Amino acid sequence: MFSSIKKITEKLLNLGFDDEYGNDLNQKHVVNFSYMMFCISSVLMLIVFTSRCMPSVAIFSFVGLFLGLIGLRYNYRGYFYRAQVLMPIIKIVQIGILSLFYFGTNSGLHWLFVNVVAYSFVVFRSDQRSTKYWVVCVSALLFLACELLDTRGLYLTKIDQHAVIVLVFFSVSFYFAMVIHLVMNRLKSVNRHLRILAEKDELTGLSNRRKVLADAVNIFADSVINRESCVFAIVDLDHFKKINDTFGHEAGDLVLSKVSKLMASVIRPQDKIGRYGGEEFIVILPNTTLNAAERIMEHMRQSVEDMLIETEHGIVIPVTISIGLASIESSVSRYEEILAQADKGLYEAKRSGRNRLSAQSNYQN
Ligand SMILES: Nc1nc2c(ncn2[C@@H]2O[C@H](COP(=O)(O)OP(=O)(O)OP(=O)(O)O)[C@@H](O)[C@H]2O)c(=O)[nH]1
Repeated sequence: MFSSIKKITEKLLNLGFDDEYGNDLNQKHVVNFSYMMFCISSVLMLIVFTSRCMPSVAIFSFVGLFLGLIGLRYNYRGYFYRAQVLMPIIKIVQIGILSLFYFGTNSGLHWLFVNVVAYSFVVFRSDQRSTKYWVVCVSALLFLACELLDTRGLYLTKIDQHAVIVLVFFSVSFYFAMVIHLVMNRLKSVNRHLRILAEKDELTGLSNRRKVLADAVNIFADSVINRESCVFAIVDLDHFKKINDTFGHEAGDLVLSKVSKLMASVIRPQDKIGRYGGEEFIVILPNTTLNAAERIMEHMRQSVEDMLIETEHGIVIPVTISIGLASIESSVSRYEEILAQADKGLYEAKRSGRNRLSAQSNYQN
């Protein structure tokens, strides 16, 4: 039951979203949430005042509900600006009329204008400043009018008025808490998304240089602290320039993307892989001996050699890789030293004919 309510709420909060990570950080969520609150309160008022035989307030609530649904529909149809602006207008009119004419200023209902002000600060962007200030000014003026005037309510008894004050307090608190929650959640998810973008290589989908080097630093430090063996490997595509020159840059990109996917699929879950630059990749194998790493990387080399990469014109591109490996030795104090040794191994592999791997061990001697 609760999970289905949560699902429906999430669906309503996401109403009208097409670009999940567009510029609107959290405005759309807050607009949808405000409409949800508005419609729920209108329905409750409709029920309460119908049952108390107060037709004019019931009709007023019904009109509010109708306008709230129109706003939601605007959002659903993609007219976000209309939905954005309609919300404060119907809220200002509703709170103003209820406070001044129906329930009396003693009801404290005009404190709901605080929600309208909070709404306009969160929802309107800097280029919509004039709309924001217009809404804030009207809300502030009406709030002052309600504070200064002493209108008597037509419909509420003294007890009712106390009940409304309590309801208004909870409603304002709940609205604020929810808006803060929505803003924080949205910021967190946008942050997560930006971090992924900042750490990912667009063409291959692997970690980019910055991320894989950060992984290298962390895994190196852990290995030193825990006195574990760890292997760094540098992988380079053979004669990649020739592939580009023969089949075109686009085919070169296709090769990079396919080989990357294959390489990522043959390593273990604890291993890290990233694009070091151009057609060069780094693989980090934590808590692994050089012999075990050689077996994994040999399997990778063989898999790349066996793979079939076909261009859209049906041309098969033969691809091989060369690999240099190096493991942590007791004399090594910086991760760059292992990388340099792996690079030496790569040079060896290239020099001795490519499509092979070369491991550097005991290189301190
Ligand atoms: N298509 C494509 N080519 C790239 C990309 N990044 C680098 N290259 C090309 O990769 C080629 C690398 O050439 P080289 O460094 O000479 O290496 P190689 O031809 O693979 O020769 P060996 O490494 O000695 O086997 C260059 O022509 C770069 O332009 C990329 O993102 N896409």
